[in-house]
Amino acid sequence: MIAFENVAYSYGGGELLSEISLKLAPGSFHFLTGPSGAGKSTFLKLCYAELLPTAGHVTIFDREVKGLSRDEVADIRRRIGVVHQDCRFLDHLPLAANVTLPLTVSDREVSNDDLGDLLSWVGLRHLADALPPSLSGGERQRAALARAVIMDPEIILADEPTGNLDWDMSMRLLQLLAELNRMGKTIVMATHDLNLIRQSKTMVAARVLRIRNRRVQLAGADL
Ligand SMILES: Nc1ncnc2c1ncn2[C@@H]1O[C@H](COP(=O)(O)OP(=O)(O)OP(=O)(O)O)[C@@H](O)[C@H]1O
Repeated sequence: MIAFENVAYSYGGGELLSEISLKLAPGSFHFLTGPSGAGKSTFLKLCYAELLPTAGHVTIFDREVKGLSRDEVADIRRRIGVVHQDCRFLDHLPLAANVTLPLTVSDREVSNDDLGDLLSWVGLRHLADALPPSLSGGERQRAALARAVIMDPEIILADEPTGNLDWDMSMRLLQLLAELNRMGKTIVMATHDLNLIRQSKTMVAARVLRIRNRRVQLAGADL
């Protein structure tokens, strides 16, 4: 689904990520871990062609991202749901309208039943009319997840979705991602929380990618 071949990325100084070669198979679940500033968000941005590699090749859905037109990148992005670290919303629009925004901008619609089901799934149906500033951190993250999945993407990339959440809410969010994975979605979740990764074993058969010394590698049992 996503393949990196000898990829490097630099924001202009030295290389932040180097010599990355890996494949994310359809239906896989990967955690992405590493210290703050290691390049987790950068790696995810390479996975949805927000950034282009400064060396090497990134292939998404069998398409090499370098050289794609803007429309082709947009096509790829429609098949990938992203939960951003800071989950921004339009504060003047109710939660339901924020969640359906990706459909609205691509001129598509969702039935009230389907939207209701989606909001129930993330436990936010009762807050459909609430404005984003009144939501808690956990509610915002679940709303961001609902917004990321409303286009029925094949891949979901979540950037520290549990960053500011307490343990119970982190587990709830992880459970939602595990359910999406069981439905066949390919998931990458960035987190620095090794406890959460250890705890996930009962929910999902996940592999762990670790960023260390600019490389992204599969972690072993020493995690
Ligand atoms: N647009 C940018 N221009 C220049 N440097 C950047 C840019 N974005 C990120 N960086 C730098 O690249 C490094 C990696 O950032 P990135 O956000 O990918 O790390 P991260 O592992 O996700 O960190 P965190 O866990 O703190 O979110 C950091 O040193 C950051 O300051």
